[in-house]
Amino acid sequence: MAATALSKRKEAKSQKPPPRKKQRNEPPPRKKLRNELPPRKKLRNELPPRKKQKTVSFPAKNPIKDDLISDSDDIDEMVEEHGQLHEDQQHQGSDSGSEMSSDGDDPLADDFLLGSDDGGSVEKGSDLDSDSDESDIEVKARADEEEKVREEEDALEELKLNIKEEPDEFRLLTGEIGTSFRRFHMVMISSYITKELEEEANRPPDLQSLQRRIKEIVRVLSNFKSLRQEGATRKDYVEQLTMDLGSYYGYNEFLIGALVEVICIFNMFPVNELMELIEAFEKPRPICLRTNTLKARRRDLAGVLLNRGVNLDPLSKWSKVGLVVYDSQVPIGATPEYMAGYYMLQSASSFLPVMALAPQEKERIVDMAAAPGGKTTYISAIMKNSGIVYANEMKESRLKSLTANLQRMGVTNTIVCNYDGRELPKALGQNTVDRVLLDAPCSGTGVISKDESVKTSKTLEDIHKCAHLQKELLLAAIDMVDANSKSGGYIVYSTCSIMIPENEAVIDYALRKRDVKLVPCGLDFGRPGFVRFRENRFHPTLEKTRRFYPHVQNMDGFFVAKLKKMSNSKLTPTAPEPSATVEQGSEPIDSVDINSDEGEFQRRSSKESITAESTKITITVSKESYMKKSKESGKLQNGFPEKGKHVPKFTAKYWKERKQQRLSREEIAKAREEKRQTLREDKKKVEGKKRAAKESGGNVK
Ligand SMILES: C[S@@+](CC[C@H](N)C(=O)[O-])C[C@H]1O[C@@H](n2cnc3c(N)ncnc32)[C@H](O)[C@@H]1O
Repeated sequence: MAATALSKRKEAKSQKPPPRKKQRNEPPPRKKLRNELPPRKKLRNELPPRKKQKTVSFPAKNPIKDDLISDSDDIDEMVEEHGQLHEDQQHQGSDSGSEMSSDGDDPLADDFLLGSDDGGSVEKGSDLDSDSDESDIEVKARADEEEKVREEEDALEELKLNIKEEPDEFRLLTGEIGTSFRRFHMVMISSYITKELEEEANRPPDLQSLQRRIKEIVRVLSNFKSLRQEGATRKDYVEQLTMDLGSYYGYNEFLIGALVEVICIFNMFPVNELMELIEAFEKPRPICLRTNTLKARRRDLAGVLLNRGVNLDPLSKWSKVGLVVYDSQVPIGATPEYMAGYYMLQSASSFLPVMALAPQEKERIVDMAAAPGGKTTYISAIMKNSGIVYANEMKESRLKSLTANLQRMGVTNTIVCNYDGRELPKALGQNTVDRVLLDAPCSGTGVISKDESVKTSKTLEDIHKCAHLQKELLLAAIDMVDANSKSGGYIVYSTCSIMIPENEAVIDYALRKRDVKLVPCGLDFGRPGFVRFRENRFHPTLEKTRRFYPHVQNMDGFFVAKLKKMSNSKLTPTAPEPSATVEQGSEPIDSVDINSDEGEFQRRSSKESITAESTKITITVSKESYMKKSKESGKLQNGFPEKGKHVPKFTAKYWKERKQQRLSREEIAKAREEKRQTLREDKKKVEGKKRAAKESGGNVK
């Protein structure tokens, strides 16, 4: 039946019947909406995308193997290469065989990012196709003209009819017609949304409406000045977006508010990146493994695993020990090679802190929060089991997995400790070790794809608690390091959180409490850390820290900072420090006045930093002057306000301050106008003089 209908339709098309007369109230054919998101962009992955299962014979000419061979085959070389190891077992992909696609399979998610094709586009002029014998140009031209008139007549009707289905972007016509048209459209949209919101209050949210509204709001926020609804502020849009994203993706108000705030208000990313980030959290990251160079070479390991039906590739250019697993016919966490300790399952992001730490042979190194030992075993492998690694873990229950991994991986240079990290300097001594890794306990907001419960369980209180503990742990880490170490004197701090208060704010605190400075992490990818957030101005060298994101590098959200201890003094230096020279690339735009009717970004500048997108500038700030300013302003304590203190987000005070800023803009406009007026008067005077001179036949200069 359907087939007959289809063939009839085809037949009819080939005969090109005259266009069907449009009924007065018939909805027009659906055009591709201009507010539909463009086709989903490929993630800017640093990790390779998912591949189809290869035939798993072990070919003589195996491209993977060839590739591996072209890498260093030599264990020494691999070890010299700072690589690293893993992560928490709770974070390990284990043998779950999760999908490694950067595309993911979530139909809803894909829908969201892809432009909708339903209905297809109506080809211009298709209605005018005709099989009529009348072929002369005049008839066609007349038909054309008539169609145009019909289209114009139907335009408003079309808008009215489509609006329930899909609010379109504002159609910007010019002149009076444009203004009234826009007004009409906006009223329709706002009354539609209002009605939708009223209806939503009485029933569970409709995912399709939410999705459509999110798309529309993101589109407007991306080009607020021209697309905003008259009378609506950025705040209105941002608040609605926060609520809708929370409902659609299942986040609690705090966490989605924090993400939206950072991105839409403080403009740390372009708005559509917010969607990319949230979407990336919905998909699993690739399963990775790290070759244990104490026992195996990567190419040999890859060969054996390929033979077992594991479809894999080298992880990336930046690691000579990592492999990415696309899929596997065997449980990857239970192969004989795994049992024998030839590799560790660990996320790609977990390689980074150890690479930044760059352990040297024969050093004394502390891993302050070590269980289950992913990073400890990597450190030991790089040190070729020489020197001493103190692997500390506070939770007794986690010591078992730590010791098991050390044993399985053949690590022999490690002493396992069971202290609260804050007490470690007392146990191990102050200024006694060469390097410390603090892979800090954190909120886990960078690993939402591994642990969905983070979406609903984390609160502002949790972030405060984490940040507080992290600061104390970091000071203890610094205190253990000997600034006079011949080979070291370094501290690496990392978290799997994307929250500024757990990252930049913690480092900024340490910079003010101890004689340390930030040095490059030695990772030539990742985004620079933020140098400002809300009213906070962090030390400009925070730009040397590195941030990693699922939607950018296809890794877990991660933060890495490397500090160099300058002296063993605990006091903050009183003598002027050597200037900290920072090369700044594009700095994030400061803050956005989300209450502005103009939708213009309000940029503030500080003495320490200058906003200059895509311009390389060098800024020299003495640490002393920075610290003095910090003390004076008293605003540099944290990314989030201290417990019990005012939270600026969407509060009356916050908006009042914003308004005050707007007032000062008005003052600037007034001053400009006065200047223009003076110039106009001057010009008039000159012209008057010229005229007078002309009349009198003289010349005026
Ligand atoms: C992010 S995990 C560490 C993962 C580990 N570095 C790895 O790569 O396998 C943080 C660890 O810190 C431990 N921890 C929490 N509070 C601590 C404290 N006060 N002192 C030391 N360790 C602590 C947690 O039990 C947890 O095992």
